[in-house]
Amino acid sequence: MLLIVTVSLILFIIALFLSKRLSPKYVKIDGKHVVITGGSSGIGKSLAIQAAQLGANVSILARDKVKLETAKTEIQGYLQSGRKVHCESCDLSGDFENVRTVIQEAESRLGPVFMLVNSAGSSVSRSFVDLKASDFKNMMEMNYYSAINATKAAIPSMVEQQCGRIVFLSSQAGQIGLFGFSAYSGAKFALRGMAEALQMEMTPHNIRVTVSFPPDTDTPGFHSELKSGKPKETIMISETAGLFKAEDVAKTILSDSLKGKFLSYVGLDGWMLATMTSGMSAATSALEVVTQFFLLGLLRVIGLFYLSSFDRIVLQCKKERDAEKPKSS
Ligand SMILES: NC(=O)C1=CN([C@@H]2O[C@H](COP(=O)(O)OP(=O)(O)OC[C@H]3O[C@@H](n4cnc5c(N)ncnc54)[C@H](OP(=O)(O)O)[C@@H]3O)[C@@H](O)[C@H]2O)C=CC1
Ligand SMILES: CCCCCCCCCCCCCCCC(=O)[C@@H](N)CO
Repeated sequence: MLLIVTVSLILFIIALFLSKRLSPKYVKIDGKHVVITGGSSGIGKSLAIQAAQLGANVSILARDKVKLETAKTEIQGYLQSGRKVHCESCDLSGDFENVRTVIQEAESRLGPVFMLVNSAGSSVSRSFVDLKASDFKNMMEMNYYSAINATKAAIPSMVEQQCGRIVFLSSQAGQIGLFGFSAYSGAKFALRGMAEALQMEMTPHNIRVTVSFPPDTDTPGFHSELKSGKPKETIMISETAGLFKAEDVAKTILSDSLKGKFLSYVGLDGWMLATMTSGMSAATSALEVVTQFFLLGLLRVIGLFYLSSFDRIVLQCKKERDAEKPKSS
C-alpha cells in the first residue's frame, strides 16, 4: 500500500514537472481573429458562435454561399461590440492558391489569424466492398487535404506572431476502425499523424495543435450520413458512444484548444479511447499522463469486450441479411 502511494506520488511529481515544461498558458481570444472552416454548419457553426461570444472576430469558410450568409447573420447576433464576422466561399479541397487568397482576404479584413479550426469535412459510411474507389479519394480530399490547405495558408502569420492555435476535427472513427468507415477512418487517422508531426514543429513557435475526436454529433452532416445508406452495423456500433449536441462538442474543443491540449474528447467512451490511444502524442496535462500510466493495460482489456460486442453485431447483421436474401433453388 505504502509502495503504491509512494510510486503514485513520484509519478505525479514527474508528470507535473513534465507538464509544467510542456503545457502552454491558457490564452484568450478576445479581439483576436478566429478562422473556422466549415463554419456554416454543425460543429463549425457552434464553434463560430462560441468564439463570437468570447469576443473574437470570426471568419467562416465553406462552399455554399447561401448557407454562409445565413450562418453569418446568426453569428452576428452573438458578436461583442466592435467585433466582426466575415464569410468567404471556397472549396478547401481544391486549388491551394485559391485557399491562400481567401485566407489572405480574411486577414486583410480582420487581422492575422490567431486560431484556425479545421471543421470542414464530410463522411461516407458503407462497407469496403460497396465503396467506390473514388470514395476513398474523396474522403482524403474533403477531410485531409482541405485541412492541409487551410493550415498551410494560415500558418505563416501564426509563425510571424509566434503564437497561435490550430484545431483538427478528427473523429472517434479516427481512433478506432469500425465497420463502414474504411474510407472515412483512413482520412481521420491521417489527420492525427500529421497533427503530431506538426505539433513537434510548432512547439518552438508557441503554436499549439489540438486534435478533436468527437462521437456521433447531432448536425446536418450527421443526418445526411444517416440518409446516405449507412450500414445497420455502423449505426448500431456507433450508438455505443451515444449522440452528442454540437454546442457541447464545440465548447469542449474551444476550451481544450485555448488550454493548449493536444487531445480533445467528450464523454466516457471518448475519454477511454483517448487514454488508450494516447501513443506518442504530446503530453499536455499531468492528470492525463498519470491516468495513462495506470489505465493503459486495463483499458486494452476493457476494449476487447467492446470489440467482441462489435463483432457480434456484425455477425448478427450478416445473418439477418442472409435470411432476407431470396433463396435460390
Ligand atoms: N457530426 C458528427 O457525428 C461528427 C463529425 N465529425 C467531424 O466534424 C467536422 C464537422 O462535422 P459536422 O458539423 O457534422 O459537419 P456538417 O456537414 O454539418 O458541416 C460541414 C461544413 O463543412 C463545409 N465543407 C464541407 N466540405 C467542404 C469543402 N470541400 N470546402 C469548404 N467547406 C466544406 C460545409 O459547407 P459546404 O457544404 O457549403 O461547403 C459545412 O459548413 C467534420 O470534419 C466531421 O467529419 C467528427 C465526428 C463526429
Ligand atoms: C476502452 C475502449 C472503449 C471503446 C469505446 C468504443 C466506442 C466506439 C464508438 C465509435 C463511434 C464512432 C463515431 C463516428 C462519428 C463520426 O465521425 C461520424 N458520425 C461523422 O459523421
